[in-house]
Amino acid sequence: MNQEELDKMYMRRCLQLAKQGRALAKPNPMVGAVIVYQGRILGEGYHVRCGQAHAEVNAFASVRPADEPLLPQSTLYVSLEPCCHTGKTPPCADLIIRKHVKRVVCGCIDPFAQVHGRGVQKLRDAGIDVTVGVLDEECRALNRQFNVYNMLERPYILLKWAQTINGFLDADGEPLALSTPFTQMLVHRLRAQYDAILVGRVTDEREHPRLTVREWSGPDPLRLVLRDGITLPQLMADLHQQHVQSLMVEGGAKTLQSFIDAGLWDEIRVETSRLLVSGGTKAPVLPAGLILLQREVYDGNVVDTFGRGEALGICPSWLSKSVQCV
Ligand SMILES: NC(=O)C1=CN([C@@H]2O[C@H](COP(=O)(O)OP(=O)(O)OC[C@H]3O[C@@H](n4cnc5c(N)ncnc54)[C@H](OP(=O)(O)O)[C@@H]3O)[C@@H](O)[C@H]2O)C=CC1
Ligand SMILES: Nc1c(N[C@@H]2O[C@H](COP(=O)(O)O)[C@@H](O)[C@H]2O)[nH]c(=O)[nH]c1=O
Ligand SMILES: [Zn+2]
Repeated sequence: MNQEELDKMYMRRCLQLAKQGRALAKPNPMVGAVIVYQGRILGEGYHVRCGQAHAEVNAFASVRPADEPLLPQSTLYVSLEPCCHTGKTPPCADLIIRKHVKRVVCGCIDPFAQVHGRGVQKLRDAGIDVTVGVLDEECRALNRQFNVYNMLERPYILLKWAQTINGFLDADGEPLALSTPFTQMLVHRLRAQYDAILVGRVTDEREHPRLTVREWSGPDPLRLVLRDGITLPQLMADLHQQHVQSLMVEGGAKTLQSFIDAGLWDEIRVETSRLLVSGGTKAPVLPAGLILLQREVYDGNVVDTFGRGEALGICPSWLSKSVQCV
């Protein structure tokens, strides 16, 4: 393996570690770090919980005392640029400089305004060899909720619905169980990853949905109902102020369509069952310019995940380079 391939391999490990923080790191980003000396991993860490140690600190803490002298010839891999500001914990860049590591490889630049390139600069000023942008897209995509929230000052928005094969959300207003037990579990896993779930007033009155995480483990999202008297821009501002980083919109059609028409979405997930009905609430019309990110098939149900294509004019905020998108 050449150095470039090795860098990617260790960065993949950083991403794996970072994901361990999915439940508790919020509202901070998920970050993973690995320290490597000549093909041997000396230490690993991830950001476990907001307010506690950053990934780099945990990685250094896991190095055995006997390996400490190897740090000046080692490389620190970290999925996000090391911080250089004092937040709830001291700057990681200072710790890295004190530990005298030879090289630092960062996945992506931190979009957080107080860091945003300054962490890398500080390391370079101290004479450390810094490589930026290894698995850049994957590292930014991992923290897409955090990135959109901080860069666009609104929550990351997932629009999600289930439809019949002929494009209806219900059977003449009667709710339909379109998901299978397995895909229902996937929905609950997704719910656990969102801070809030929203439905329209009609769905709330007809279905009294619980919108909880019952088929997976994790916290229940904040339950929201959209009704007359609030506009979407107002809602976005309110949610940003309440530190809601991510919002899942589960329906119905009118509600989903109003988000699509306002361009307020980052990801769309459509589950299509083989069921056929004679009529009902028509599914929303997918926006133009989207790209199919993933197609999965479970028990005959097709689950499509779409993202924003460049053609939409608004950059796919979590995919593009840092704050230039705002
Ligand atoms: N298969 C699936 O995945 C799902 C199916 N459904 C089904 O969909 C059906 C309901 O869909 P639908 O009739 O379209 O109704 P909705 O559930 O989308 O509710 C519509 C209402 O929500 C409010 N609303 C929507 N958009 C806005 C906005 N931009 N600003 C302010 N208020 C807004 C309005 O309330 P107001 O009138 O108070 O102004 C509007 O009348 C149900 O039968 C339900 O079972 C629902 C969710 C998911
Ligand atoms: N019927 C249907 C969905 N319906 C959505 O789920 C809500 C019910 O949530 P809960 O009360 O927590 O089970 C309902 O109001 C609607 O928003 N979703 C899906 O993924 N697949 C389905 O087949
Ligand atoms: Zn830090």
